[in-house]
Amino acid sequence: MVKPVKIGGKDVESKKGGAGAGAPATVARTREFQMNKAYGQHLLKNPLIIDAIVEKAQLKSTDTVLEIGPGTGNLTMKLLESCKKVIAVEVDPRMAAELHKRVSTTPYASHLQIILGDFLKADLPYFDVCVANVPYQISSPLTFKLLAHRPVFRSAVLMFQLEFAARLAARPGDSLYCRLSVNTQLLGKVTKLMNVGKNNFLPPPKVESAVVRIQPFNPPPPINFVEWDGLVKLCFSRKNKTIAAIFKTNSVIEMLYQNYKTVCSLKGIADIGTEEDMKAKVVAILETNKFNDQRSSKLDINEFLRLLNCFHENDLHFK
Ligand SMILES: C[S@@+](CC[C@H](N)C(=O)[O-])C[C@H]1O[C@@H](n2cnc3c(N)ncnc32)[C@H](O)[C@@H]1O
Repeated sequence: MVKPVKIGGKDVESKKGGAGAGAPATVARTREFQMNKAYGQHLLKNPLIIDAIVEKAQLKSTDTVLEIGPGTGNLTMKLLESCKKVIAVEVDPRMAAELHKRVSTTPYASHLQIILGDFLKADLPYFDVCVANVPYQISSPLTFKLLAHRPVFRSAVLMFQLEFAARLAARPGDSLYCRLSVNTQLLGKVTKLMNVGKNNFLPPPKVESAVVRIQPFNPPPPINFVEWDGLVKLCFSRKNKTIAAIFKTNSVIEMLYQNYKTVCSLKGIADIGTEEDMKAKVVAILETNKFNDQRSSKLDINEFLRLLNCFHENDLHFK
């Protein structure tokens, strides 16, 4: 549903020394604008939150910053004050036009590049740091697109829905610890920075929000992510069941057996045994390595890595 909303207004204060020549640090326009819910358009209206996000990004004057979904530019204007260049990817042409207009009369005009299009489909240029109040509906693919980006960037400071942020940062034993937590923390350090209430946005979203910092590991871990995710997906399909119970199910044994047949044919091994043999082999691996009674909800990244390694040593694969 598209809802008319006023951008900014008299209650939004312009800051002296803000975003440059006549441009306040926050939107101070009063014309009507149609917010598109499908694009998660909730503009940050509190300049204190914007300042805090930029401060947490620890930008250098030489940095190129990637912003996803700049909207009308409330965060963009502040970022431009603190770095060499901002590259902003925006899917909504009306927002991109508004941002272009806003920046064009400031000294920062030549420091901003707007890419019009869907972030998930865009070819990303080089950047040092990513800062964004993201569209919540693409939080997960957006996070993994960033983590797959090369060369590895320094850090990302991102606003997410509160529960998504909590799942990203959850540790073994936390109720929200899940596949998202381990997949993200395999690739980078996640720190929850602050909670942000609904009323800091225009229009207010239905959910609470939080800002997190993700610092990708550099170099990235030398792991086949498809294999890793295949194992982790299984482990968290029933995260409170024991590892033995999960891996002994018929569908898992069948999958491992099919993949094993492929590996054996590549290696020229003729005697591959039966599915029953496969079950016995899996049970033996888990027992020998003391995984039988463990539960995914309590395993840390190193234990998942050890589990994957145990399977690989026995030619068992997940993709
Ligand atoms: C939560 S708003 C943030 C706006 C602005 N950064 C702010 O904080 O005021 C999300 C923005 O992302 C844009 N957007 C939504 N989906 C997108 C996509 N797939 N690619 C790029 N931008 C997108 C929306 O049009 C909107 O401008």
